[in-house]
Amino acid sequence: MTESAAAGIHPQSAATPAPIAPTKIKVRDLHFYYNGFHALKGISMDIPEKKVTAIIGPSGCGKSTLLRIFNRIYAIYPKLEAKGEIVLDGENILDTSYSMNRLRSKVGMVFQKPTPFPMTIFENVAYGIRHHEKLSRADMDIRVEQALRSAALWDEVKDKLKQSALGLSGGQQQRLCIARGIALKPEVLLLDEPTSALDPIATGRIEQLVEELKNEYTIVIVTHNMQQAARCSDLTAFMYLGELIEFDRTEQIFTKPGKKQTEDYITGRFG
Ligand SMILES: Nc1ncnc2c1ncn2[C@@H]1O[C@H](COP(=O)(O)OP(=O)(O)OP(=O)(O)O)[C@@H](O)[C@H]1O
Repeated sequence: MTESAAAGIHPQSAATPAPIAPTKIKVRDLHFYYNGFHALKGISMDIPEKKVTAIIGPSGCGKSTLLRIFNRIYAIYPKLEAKGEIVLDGENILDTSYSMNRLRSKVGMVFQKPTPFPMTIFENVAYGIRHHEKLSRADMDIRVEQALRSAALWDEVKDKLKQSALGLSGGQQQRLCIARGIALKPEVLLLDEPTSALDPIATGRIEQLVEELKNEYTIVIVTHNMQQAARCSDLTAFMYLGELIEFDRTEQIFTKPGKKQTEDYITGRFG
């Protein structure tokens, strides 16, 4: 028996929950179509709770498409269709009866480019909370502070909460976006290439933050940066042309991948 099979991880079938943690999101035979174009082909995987799962693969392989289905962003566009199941805590989120509001409160997302709102730093965090909850002024102050602390930004902004968020550096803006996501107390945090627009120091800060946040959140991160996947994830999924080629412990993927395509990609032979 291979080490992975012993660990309960079955690449491609992934029907058995990986025992490194209970399964938070169970993906089963997921297909996705952009106006008829078949972008995801029968993806099945178990994403473990309070761990970091990285999705890697060459440009156009479907990483962002997969990530975005986890909070059903596609549902706002016509002619996009998902088939299969994504079971979050026992319920299929692709089911139209699963409310968007509920999904957004459970699954937060941070995009590639920092996207602060043109508002004060405080309001950037408070804005989303107001949509979901009615808090007193004092409770809101506490919530905003907690979120900024969790995103490792509080010390840098505590004296300028009333200033525009657009005056922050790129790395600070990205941490503000993470604070905005955390403020809604989600259970899952989706990060779509969160450091691609940042310098190495700001990137290091975000990676350190991911390491800290995984104690509380299930994190799925799409990255082009293989060192980043190797540094900050527990499991890695390698995708190619809309298929999940291999899904295993990160250490295994980077030291002893099971498939030649994975090896070719991580050694830089293609992609
Ligand atoms: N809105 C869209 N309409 C039609 N096709 C799309 C759309 N968005 C993505 N695609 C196609 O779906 C496939 C997967 O795209 P996706 O953006 O998920 O790839 P990716 O792996 O995240 O790529 P990258 O690393 O370049 O961001 C690609 O072939 C892409 O051209």
